[in-house]
Amino acid sequence: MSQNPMPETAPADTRVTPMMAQYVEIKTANPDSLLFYRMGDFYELFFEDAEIASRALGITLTKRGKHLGEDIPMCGVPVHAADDYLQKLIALGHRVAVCEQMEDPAEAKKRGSKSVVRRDVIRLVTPGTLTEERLLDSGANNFLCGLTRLRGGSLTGDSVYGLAWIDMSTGSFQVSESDDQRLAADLAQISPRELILPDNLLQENEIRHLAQQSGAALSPVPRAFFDSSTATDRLAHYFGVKTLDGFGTFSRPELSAAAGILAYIEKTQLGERPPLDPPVREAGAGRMLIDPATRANLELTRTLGGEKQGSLLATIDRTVTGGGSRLLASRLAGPLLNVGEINRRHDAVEFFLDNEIMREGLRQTLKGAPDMARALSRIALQRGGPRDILSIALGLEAAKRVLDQTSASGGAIPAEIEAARSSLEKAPHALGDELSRAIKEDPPLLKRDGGFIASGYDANLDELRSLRDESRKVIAKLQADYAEELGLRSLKIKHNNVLGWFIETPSAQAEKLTADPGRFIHRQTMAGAMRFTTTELADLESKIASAGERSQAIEFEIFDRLAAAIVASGDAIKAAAYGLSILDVSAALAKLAQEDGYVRPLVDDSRAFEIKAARHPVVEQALKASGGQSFVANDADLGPETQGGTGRIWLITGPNMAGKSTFLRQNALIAVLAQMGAFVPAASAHIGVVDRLFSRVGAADDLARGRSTFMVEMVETAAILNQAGDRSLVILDEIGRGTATFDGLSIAWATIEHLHEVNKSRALFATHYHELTALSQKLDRLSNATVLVKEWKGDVVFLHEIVPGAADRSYGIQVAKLAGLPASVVERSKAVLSQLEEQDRRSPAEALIDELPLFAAFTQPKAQAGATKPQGPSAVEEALDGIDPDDLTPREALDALYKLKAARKASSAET
Ligand SMILES: Nc1ncnc2c1ncn2[C@@H]1O[C@H](COP(=O)(O)OP(=O)(O)OP(=O)(O)O)[C@@H](O)[C@H]1O
Repeated sequence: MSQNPMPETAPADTRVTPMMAQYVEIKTANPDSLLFYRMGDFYELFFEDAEIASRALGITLTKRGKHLGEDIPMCGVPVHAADDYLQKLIALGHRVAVCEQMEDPAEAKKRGSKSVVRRDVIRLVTPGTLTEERLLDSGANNFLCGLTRLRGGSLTGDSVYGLAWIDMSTGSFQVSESDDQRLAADLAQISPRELILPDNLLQENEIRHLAQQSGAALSPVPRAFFDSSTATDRLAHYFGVKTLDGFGTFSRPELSAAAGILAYIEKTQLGERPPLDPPVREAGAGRMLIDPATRANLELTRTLGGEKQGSLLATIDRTVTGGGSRLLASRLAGPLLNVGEINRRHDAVEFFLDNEIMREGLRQTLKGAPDMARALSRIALQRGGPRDILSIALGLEAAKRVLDQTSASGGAIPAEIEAARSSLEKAPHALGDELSRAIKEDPPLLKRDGGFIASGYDANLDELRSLRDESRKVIAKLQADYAEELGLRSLKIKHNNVLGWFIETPSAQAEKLTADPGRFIHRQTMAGAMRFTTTELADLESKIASAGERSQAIEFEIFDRLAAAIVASGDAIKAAAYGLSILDVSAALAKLAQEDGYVRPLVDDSRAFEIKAARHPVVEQALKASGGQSFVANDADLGPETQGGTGRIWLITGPNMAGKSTFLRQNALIAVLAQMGAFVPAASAHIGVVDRLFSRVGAADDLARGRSTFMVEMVETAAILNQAGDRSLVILDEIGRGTATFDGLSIAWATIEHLHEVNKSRALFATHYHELTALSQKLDRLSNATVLVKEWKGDVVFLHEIVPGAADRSYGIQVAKLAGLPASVVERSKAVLSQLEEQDRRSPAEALIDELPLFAAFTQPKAQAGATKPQGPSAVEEALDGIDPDDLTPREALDALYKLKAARKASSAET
C-alpha cells in the first residue's frame, strides 16, 4: 500500500500511534462489523478484520508497523473497487462499517505534524440494508426482517410473534403476527436477507434453528430495540405523525417488531432516514400457508440444490422489469385465499391474453423502463447520483407511454389494470418533463464528476460553460502566438493537476524563454523539457478555474433541487413504479399463458380439485428444451362427489420412474399458480381455495439438528397430520420408505387412515406398498390410481399415464437394470424377488384388511370425549380464568397452584 498518500507513517516503536489509537476507538464502537478504514485511495482493514477479509476476498495480507510491540496484520481494497469487495463480504454474511476521512489531510497537518485526519463511520453496510444497484439482485426483494415474541396472557404460555419486514431499496414496509405453528412458514414466505431479533430470543434452540433455516444473516440486538411500551411513539416519531391511526390498527407484537426494525435502521444508517411507506398489515391469514419443507420440496423459488434455474419461478418468469420480477416472486411466495382478489388478478391476465398487440407494445416500453423504486430510495438516502435522476425521468416517461398504450379501445378495463393506470395518471409528470430536460443523456455515475446537466436547461450554467470553452480557444490562440513570436513550433501550453496551465518547451530550445525571466517565469525543469508560466496565462487560468468552480456549484445546486423535488413526490413515484410492476406481471403471465398453453382456472370457495389434462410446468419445459418426448398430460379429481362434502384421497402406485412424483408435484404447483393469480398448465382447472399446502416429497437428512432422514420424514409427516384440515391439499410421496418394510407399511397405512378420517383433506399419496391399495375397500373417499407402463421384451416402457386402478408390480429390478446395475446383481435380485413373492402369496399382507378394525382409533376417542365433556367451563377452567399471572406474587402463585390441584381432584372424584 505504498501508493498511499497519507500523512501518517508506519510507527517503528511499541507506542500506540495516534492513528492506531483512533482506529482502536472506532473499531471498539463497531465490534460486530469489519471496519473499512479510509486511508487516501484505500480502505484498510487491520488486525483480525484484515485476516478475515484477506481470506474472504483472496487479497494479500501484509503488515503495517507494530501495535503494542506486535505486528499489525493489514489488507486493503482500493476505494474505486470497494463496491465489488463489499458485495462479496455481504454475500458471505459479514457486516461492514465504512469509516471515511472527514477532512482534507492538509487540514489535519495544519494542527501539527503528528495530528490525525478526523475520521468517522458514515455507514454500516449489512445484508438487509443495501440500496446500491450493484449490490442488489434486480429481480429479488431484499428484505430486512424483525422478529419479536410477546408472551400471551394465558397460563398455557402460548406466545405471539411480531414480524416486520422492510425492503429498504424500495421502501416497502409490512407487519404481521405469527404463532408457534406458522412462524416457520411465515419466515419462509418473507425469505429475509437479514433477520434481526432480540439476543435472548436467538439463544433459544428452536428459534435459533428457525432463524438459521430461513437462510438470513442473523443480527441479534438488545431487547430494548423491541420494547413494546414505547413502540407506538417511536413509529409515530419516525413517520412524523402524532398518531398511527391513519395507518390502520396494529397489534402489540406488530408494533414491537416494527419499532425494533426502525431502531436498527436508524442505527445502521446513522440517523439518515430512508423513505419508508407506512407499515401495512399483512394479514397472514389471507395467504396460503406453505411451510418451509413444502416450499423447498416444491422448488417454488429455488431448486433443492439452491439454484434459481429449474425452479417454478424461473420457469414462469416472463417479466421484463426488475420491479415486475420482484412482484412476481412475492406473489408466488404468498398465494391468496380470497376468491375475489384471485379473480381480479385472473381478469388482468385474461385481458392481456385477449389484447396481444397492446400487451406486446406495453412490454416493449417496459423493457426500457428503469427501476424507479430503487433509484428513488437511493436519492432519498443521499446516495443517489445523476443516473438515478435520469432513471426517474425515463421511468416517468415510460409511465406516460404506458398510459397511452393501455387505454382501451372499446371493451372495459379490468379493475387491477385500471388501478395501475390510475397510479400512472397521478404520477408527477410535470416533474418528469423537467428532469428529462435537466439531465444529459448519458450522465456520469457520481454527482461529484459534474457535467450531467443538459445544455439549454440553465442559462447561467450555459454561459459559464461557453466561457470555459471560449477560454480553451483563447489558450490555443495564446500557444500559437507564443510559438510564432518565439519561433518555437514545439512550444505547447499544457495542463496538469499540480501546476495547472503551463508553457512547455524542449530544454534545448528554452533559452529564448529563460532569457526573459520577467515575462517567462520558470516553474519546473524536467528531463528534456522546461516549464514556464506568464502573468497572461495565470490570469486566464484563474478565469477558467473560477468558471469551472461556479459551474460545478450551479450543477450541484440544480441536483439538490431536483433531488428534493423527487423526494417530495416520492409517494406518487413509488405508486407509479408499483403500477408498472403490476402491468408487467399481468402481461408476463398472459404471455406465458399464450406461449405455453395455460388456461384460466376457476377458483371458488368449494372443495373442488378437478384438473383436466394437467402438466408439470418445469418438467414440461425441460422436456421441450431437450427436444425429447413430449409431456403426457394427466387428470386429477380430488373434489367431493357431493357439494359440501370433503375431499378425496388418491393412492397412486406404479413402477419406479413412471412419473408418480411428477404427478403429485404438478397438482400442488397448479394450486399455487391458480391462487397467486396466474393461469395454469392444464386444459381446465376447478379449484376450491386451498388454505394450507403440505408436501412431503423426497427426503434430506438434517444432520445439523441430529436428525436422520427417517426422523426428518416423520417430523414432517407429524406436522401434516397435526395441522392439515378439510381445506388443505396434502401431497405425500413414499411415506415410510426409510425404515424396515413392515414398519414403513404400517406407518403409511395408519397415516392414510388418519388423513381420511381426521384431517379430511384433499390428498395425493404415492407409494410402493401395493398392500395399501386394499384400503380403498374400507375408506369410501380413497381411490386407487396407477401409472401405465408397457412391458416389452423384458424391459419397461414408461407411458406416464395415470389411470384408475392399482399396480401389481414396481418393476424396480427393470429400472435398476436400466440404471446399469451389473447383470449378475440383476439376475440374483430376480431370484430373490420370486422367492419373496412366493412367500407373500401364502400369507398376503392384504389379509390384514379384514383383520384390523380400521377406524377404532379415530372414532372411539371422539365418542368418549363427546360423552364426558361437561357443559360450560369446568371448575379447573374457571379457576384458571380467574388468575392473572402478572398480578401474582410468588406466594400467591403457589397458593393458586394448590387450589387448581384441589379443584382437579374434586372434578375427577365426581366423574
Ligand atoms: N407425465 C409425464 N410425461 C412425460 N415424462 C414424464 C412424465 N412424468 C414423469 N416424466 C419423466 O419421468 C421421470 C421420472 O418421474 P418421477 O420422478 O415422477 O417418477 P416416480 O414414479 O416418482 O419414480 P420413483 O418411484 O422412482 O421415485 C421424470 O424425470 C420425467 O422426466
